[in-house]
Amino acid sequence: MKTKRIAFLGAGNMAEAIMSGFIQSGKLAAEQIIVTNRCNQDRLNELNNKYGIEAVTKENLDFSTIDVFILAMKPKDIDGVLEDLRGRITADQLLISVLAGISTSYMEENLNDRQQVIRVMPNTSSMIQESATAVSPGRHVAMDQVLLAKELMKSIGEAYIIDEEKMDIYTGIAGSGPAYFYNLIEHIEEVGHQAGFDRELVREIGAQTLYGAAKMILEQEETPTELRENITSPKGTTAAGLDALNAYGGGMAIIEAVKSAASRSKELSKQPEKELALQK
Ligand SMILES: NC(=O)C1=CN([C@@H]2O[C@H](COP(=O)(O)OP(=O)(O)OC[C@H]3O[C@@H](n4cnc5c(N)ncnc54)[C@H](O)[C@@H]3O)[C@@H](O)[C@H]2O)C=CC1
Ligand SMILES: O=C(O)[C@@H]1CCC=N1
Repeated sequence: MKTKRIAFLGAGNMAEAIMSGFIQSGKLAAEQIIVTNRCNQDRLNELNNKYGIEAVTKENLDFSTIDVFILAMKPKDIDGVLEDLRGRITADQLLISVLAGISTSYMEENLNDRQQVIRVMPNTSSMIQESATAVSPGRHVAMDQVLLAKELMKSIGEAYIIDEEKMDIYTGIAGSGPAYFYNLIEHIEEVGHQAGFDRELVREIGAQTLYGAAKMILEQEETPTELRENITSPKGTTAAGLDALNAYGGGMAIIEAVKSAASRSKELSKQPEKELALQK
């Protein structure tokens, strides 16, 4: 990994989250990373100043020097990027795409024969090396490239190799997932603030509670059900809270949130051209 040269095509939030995770993990040096966008020079300067990586507009990238391209633009911009890449890269250069809803077969069909393409789904916690990232290899990827992609993704958190058919539900669970928990804390903050707490303090209390619960699940042997039951004394405060949560559809709301995000991901992958046209 220490010898690879990695180029991000796209210089937005997700590219920054991943590159900052790469660098902070110490597994990649800033000199190995180059980031491009279409034309926003201010953004490129910002990333160059912040991380010491090379940052150039896409016209100034020498494709032949790159081992791994990380596609990190919006799904609507994929066609232009595939056109840029087709004919300019070789089969031994690996493409890793973070784009929601764009399948490996869609990319393979629009690239050179037997191009090595891997689809990943990280989340924004990449920035602090706490992502839960799925990795799904396309049809033509060699095992050493799968392992490289997994290793790269492990530098920004946990990485799981999954079948691509599960990528939509995975996106609903872990790609979009942090947003559900942020939204939960927004509500906790609101109720705590209304009851007289300082906003920042109750935000921290909510986050620490969520962090502690997540850590319990990861580090203790009990299942979430057992952990929940351990806190719930008969007719106690937790039972009252959980009754209200269920009465207001808490559990169902989460199930529906995951399913809706997954179905949006599926729509994007089924009709990329129509969706792309709608978003332009
Ligand atoms: N935000 C999130 O939590 C997650 C996002 N994703 C995926 O990450 C991708 C990027 O999302 P964001 O970073 O939020 O978007 P963003 O809008 O912040 O950044 C997109 C970047 O792509 C650049 N770009 C567009 N066309 C380009 C081209 N032809 N060549 C080079 N650069 C080009 C833009 O200039 C911009 O810098 C999306 O496809 C999304 O589905 C995946 C997992 C999680
Ligand atoms: O909302 C989105 O499209 C992206 C994909 C996964 C998380 N955020």
